[in-house]
Amino acid sequence: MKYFGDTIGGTMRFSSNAKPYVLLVIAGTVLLLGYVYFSFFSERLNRDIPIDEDQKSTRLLYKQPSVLVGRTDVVAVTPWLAPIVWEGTFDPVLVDNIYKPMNLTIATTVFAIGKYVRFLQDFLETAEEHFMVGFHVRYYVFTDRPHDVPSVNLSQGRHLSVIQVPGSNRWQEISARRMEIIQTTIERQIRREADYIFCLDVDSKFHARWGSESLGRLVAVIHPGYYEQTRDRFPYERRPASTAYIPMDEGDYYYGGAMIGGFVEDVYTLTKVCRTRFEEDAGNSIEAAWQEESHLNRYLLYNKPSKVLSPEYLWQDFKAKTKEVKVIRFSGVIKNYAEVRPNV
Ligand SMILES: CC(=O)N[C@H]1[C@@H](OP(=O)(O)OP(=O)(O)OC[C@H]2O[C@@H](n3ccc(=O)[nH]c3=O)[C@H](O)[C@@H]2O)O[C@H](CO)[C@H](O)[C@@H]1O
Ligand SMILES: [Mn+2]
Repeated sequence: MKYFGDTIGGTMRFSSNAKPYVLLVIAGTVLLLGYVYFSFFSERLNRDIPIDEDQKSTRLLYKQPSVLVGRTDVVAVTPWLAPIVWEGTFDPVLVDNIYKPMNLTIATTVFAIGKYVRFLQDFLETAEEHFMVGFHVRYYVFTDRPHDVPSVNLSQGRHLSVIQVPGSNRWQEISARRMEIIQTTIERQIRREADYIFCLDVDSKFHARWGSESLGRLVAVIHPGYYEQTRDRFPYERRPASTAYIPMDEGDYYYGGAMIGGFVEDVYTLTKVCRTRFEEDAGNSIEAAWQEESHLNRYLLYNKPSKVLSPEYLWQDFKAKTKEVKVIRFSGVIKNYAEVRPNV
């Protein structure tokens, strides 16, 4: 009896003392199960991790990467450890293998206002040949002359929409207002229609592959005219009165305004900030030296790009090829500024 009584007493004591422990064990189990469940599904949702559905039949064949041998004539990484993309620093087969299974859509904005519609045909035809081949691409053509947009045969999985925007009699305004129009079009539709976005100058042609190696959270391109210069020679905005101001002893690279890219949301923030600052300057009767390009450079100084494209991705036809540029991928055509622009 004593034994029994003790047991009962013991049991009773045990239950009243153990309640918190039992609850703890239950809570712990629930948390653990939740964690396992969440990590499994979040991994499935994370597009950066390729899912090897059928391990037996999957083979990845490409040249073995070397730790010791690579390009030594150019710098292929920024001091904040973002890649600088040059020919020979990436394997196109390998990067396509990573990005293609993600089923991505790439938005591409291009402005063709006034006489610049004449550049559309070559831009689009060469993009079909070289730009993001094998990916879903949605071109957004902004123009005041929708009837002059040429019809270009697009490959499967590629679409083009024409969006009418007002013209202007100042090229500076056309160029700079791209930020505002990209911002509002992302709000209206692009954020639902694409994963990445590239915003490009129309007066240009593609000459070689521009592919998935260029994808990243926030992507900028080094301007071909200034990469050999010291930063005090960069044509940044130098007047402190402008919100694009960069002092002589600051700056990384001089980025070209002809290309901004990245995740739709990151480019959205960039365009929104640059647009607001451009308008703030306008309110103070100041226009930055190179309009939106100056604001872009200021933005990127404090919001570092996660990937930087070498001048292979933004060349100019009038410029002779230099030895470090092995491939010209995208290049601005020679144009008669006085003839194509609404003002000089
Ligand atoms: C290579 C490069 O980085 N170029 C930049 C540079 O000069 P660019 O000489 O390249 O400027 P641009 O005349 O090509 O103008 C930029 C873009 O605005 C559009 N546009 C312009 C005028 C016009 O009448 N109709 C029209 O549609 C068109 O898409 C054009 O590609 O500086 C500009 C800012 O001042 C932009 O930052 C450009 O991107
Ligand atoms: Mn241009």
